[in-house]
Amino acid sequence: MIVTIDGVAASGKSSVAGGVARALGMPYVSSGLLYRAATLLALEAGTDLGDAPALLQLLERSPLRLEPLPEGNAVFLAGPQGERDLTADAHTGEVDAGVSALAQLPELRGWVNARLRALTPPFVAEGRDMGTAVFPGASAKFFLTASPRVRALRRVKERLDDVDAVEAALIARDAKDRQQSQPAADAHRIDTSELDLPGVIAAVLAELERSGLKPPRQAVSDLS
Ligand SMILES: Nc1ncnc2c1ncn2[C@@H]1O[C@H](COP(=O)(O)OP(=O)(O)OP(=O)(O)O)[C@@H](O)[C@H]1O
Ligand SMILES: Nc1ccn([C@@H]2O[C@H](COP(=O)(O)O)[C@@H](O)[C@H]2O)c(=O)n1
Repeated sequence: MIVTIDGVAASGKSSVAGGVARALGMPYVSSGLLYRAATLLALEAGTDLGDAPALLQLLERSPLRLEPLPEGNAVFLAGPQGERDLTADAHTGEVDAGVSALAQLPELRGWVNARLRALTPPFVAEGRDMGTAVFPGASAKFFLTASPRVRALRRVKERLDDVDAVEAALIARDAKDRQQSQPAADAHRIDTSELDLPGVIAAVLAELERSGLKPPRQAVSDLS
């Protein structure tokens, strides 16, 4: 079984995917982390984020390993001294600002998608186009939104920053990612602006129960 959770930037995709994956007892897969890791390597190497052949060459000589665990995803680069964990460095403002340029390139989308499709289900996949381009036959699809202000307020709790600047950066990233961020026609849309994280996870799990993809939680009265 593959469950897809797509949505706009900082809408809660990875937090919700993690909670749903833990409840289902399966891993979740962060597609954005692969785009982020590729962008980080390019920034460090001074490779132009719009130069597809140079980026693919860089990735060919930079063996990346995505670790998709229910409690969080990590990405590692193999090297002569062992593996380097790129995960934290892939979540900086610099990577946020550059990643959409690389993600526009069809060659780079092909590189990411091949890695995702090579994974063995079951898993929850989160990103922008998991339910449309990558796993169109997924068992259930969700698309998360929230107002830019709400998303910015949530993000500044993680990374201390100016809320207006964060909001502007999120709106700019949404605009650059618009092409690959269209909800699948059969996706369940959830506006999370007024919901807390457990509330969003519960809404997804309720839909999975409703459609028979998850056994219902045992009612307290059934436990005696
Ligand atoms: N419904 C919610 N209520 C309150 N906080 C939330 C909610 N959903 C997510 N958050 C918080 O918002 C922040 C962004 O969430 P998360 O990183 O999961 O989003 P994302 O869509 O994966 O982000 P990005 O697109 O940048 O990778 C986190 O601090 C998370 O804990
Ligand atoms: N399916 C996807 C996932 C991500 N992207 C691009 O990567 C950026 C970072 O993703 P996050 O989920 O970590 O925010 C995102 O801004 C997109 O440019 C993508 O194109 N498709």
